[in-house]
Amino acid sequence: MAIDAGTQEYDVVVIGGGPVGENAAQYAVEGTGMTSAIIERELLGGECSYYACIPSKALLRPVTVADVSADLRGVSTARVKPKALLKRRDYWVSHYDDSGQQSWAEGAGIAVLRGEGRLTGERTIRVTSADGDRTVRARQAVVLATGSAPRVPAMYADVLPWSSRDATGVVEVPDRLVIVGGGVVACEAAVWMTALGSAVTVLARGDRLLSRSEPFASEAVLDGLRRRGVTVHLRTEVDDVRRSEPAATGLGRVHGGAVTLSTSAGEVEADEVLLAIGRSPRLEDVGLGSVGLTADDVTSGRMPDWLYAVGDASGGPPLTHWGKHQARVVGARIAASAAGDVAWEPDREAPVPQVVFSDPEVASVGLTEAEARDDGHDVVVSRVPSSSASGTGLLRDHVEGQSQLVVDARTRLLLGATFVGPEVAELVHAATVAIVGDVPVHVLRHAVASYPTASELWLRLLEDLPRELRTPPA
Ligand SMILES: Cc1cc2nc3c(=O)[nH]c(=O)nc-3n(C[C@H](O)[C@H](O)[C@H](O)COP(=O)(O)OP(=O)(O)OC[C@H]3O[C@@H](n4cnc5c(N)ncnc54)[C@H](O)[C@@H]3O)c2cc1C
Ligand SMILES: NC(=O)c1ccc[n+]([C@@H]2O[C@H](COP(=O)([O-])OP(=O)(O)OC[C@H]3O[C@@H](n4cnc5c(N)ncnc54)[C@H](O)[C@@H]3O)[C@@H](O)[C@H]2O)c1
Repeated sequence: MAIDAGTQEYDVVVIGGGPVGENAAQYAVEGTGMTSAIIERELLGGECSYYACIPSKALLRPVTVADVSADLRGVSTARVKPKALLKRRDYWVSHYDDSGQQSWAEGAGIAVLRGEGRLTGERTIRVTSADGDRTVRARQAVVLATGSAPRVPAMYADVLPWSSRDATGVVEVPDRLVIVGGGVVACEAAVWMTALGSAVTVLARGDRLLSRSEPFASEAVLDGLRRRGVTVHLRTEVDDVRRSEPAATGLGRVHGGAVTLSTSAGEVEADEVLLAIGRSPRLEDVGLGSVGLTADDVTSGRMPDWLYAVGDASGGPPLTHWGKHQARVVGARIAASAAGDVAWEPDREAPVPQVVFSDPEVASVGLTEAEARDDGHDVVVSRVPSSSASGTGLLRDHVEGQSQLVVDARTRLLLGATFVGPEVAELVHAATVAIVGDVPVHVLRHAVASYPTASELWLRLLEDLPRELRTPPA
């Protein structure tokens, strides 16, 4: 193809500068002498840094600390101060200013091209911005890292519901907030919005919250949310939604008058409705047709050798750490291929960990018990109260929740683990290491945890397994 004088060339061009695109641009060229560019149309750092992971966790941590202080003899009870909490969020999203990320990219030698990127042919991208259009060409590879967009069924479009962006960017706290959906966003947002003063109602159409988690984890979160005053309706479908005077008032502000939802559990009225019913890879407007591809081709991995998709855009688990892992793998593949080499990779994909920072926390990795049985494993399960180690028991006066290991009885390898309770987020990485490293449970018993730390819960779990699993298979 002829390159016009205005065309810029880089070895690797990444469309989308979220955490995943940033990692791909970095790992593909690091130590190689190649060049890379990121095309970003909004804020460098993406959804995660400004509208998702970071603001939600910045809002949740003080709520957790207040909860701990309310259940710990020896300290006075801390209270959440809504204004100060929102200021903390503003600090953590850098007041929606991405100059820090821009400096990081420049420091890493990555060019940042502001504008909307769209494929126009093989290895060629049109970048459109207020300053005009330009063409960028990739000598080696193009990486799609355009993230995902929240699902908004047509029925909701006219009432201008809140998306998770409004919930994490909350400025005006609605007196009554209805959350539609029973997944991760719903279970986390219900906690911080209640702490800010909203009366929260969750409408979930399934028969439990967090339907991809172990049922005992779903139960614990249902109890936890109800205990803090959240109304939860399970098995509830929304048939219709109306709003008086919808208004595009801006991020985190109430978007108009009262909202009325007709549901299978009756009419529900609120001041705002947060739609949290999942997200779809953002692949509609990236010019896939120009290279003969569809979104389905991308999410099922049917792509030419110069094109890659990572992060939420890939259709894989929509989690920052998973996307960043994909970016490291793809980055190594691109770098190796440019050198006429093949990158080393383990022979199977890593298990996906996830922490839901709700009340209580749920941290899990690998297969649930049901998934392991469906996969045909001969499954052994150990489950203990999360309070059963001194280190976990000391965390609060009342430690709720249970924790579980799912083990293959034949190989004695860990297939999955779920921890439910206070501060369990840090317990799950040991399970990830054990799965990735193929450490059988009889060996894992010899990984001694310090007394009295929360990690001793591992010993309780391993001792709860049948005694014959304490030695290698005969
Ligand atoms: C409320 C909430 C909380 C979350 N909390 C967590 C958490 O605690 N832990 C966790 O692991 N995950 C969490 N997630 C999921 C996490 O946010 C995503 O998995 C992560 O942001 C995906 O990163 P990404 O780089 O693939 O996409 P994104 O972060 O969405 O970034 C994509 C970027 O591409 C840009 N872009 C899109 N199209 C174009 C185009 N055509 N041209 C130029 N630029 C474009 C966008 O502007 C954006 O900056 C949360 C999600 C939500 C909604
Ligand atoms: N701590 C974290 O890691 C974290 C936090 C927030 C979000 N996330 C990521 O963001 C993604 C999006 O979160 P989410 O909560 O929007 O999605 P989700 O997939 O976790 O949950 C979606 C919920 O909406 C329900 N639903 C789906 N379609 C519906 C419809 N038409 N009407 C009513 N209900 C419907 C589902 O039954 C489910 O309860 C998650 O998959 C998660 O990976 C991660």
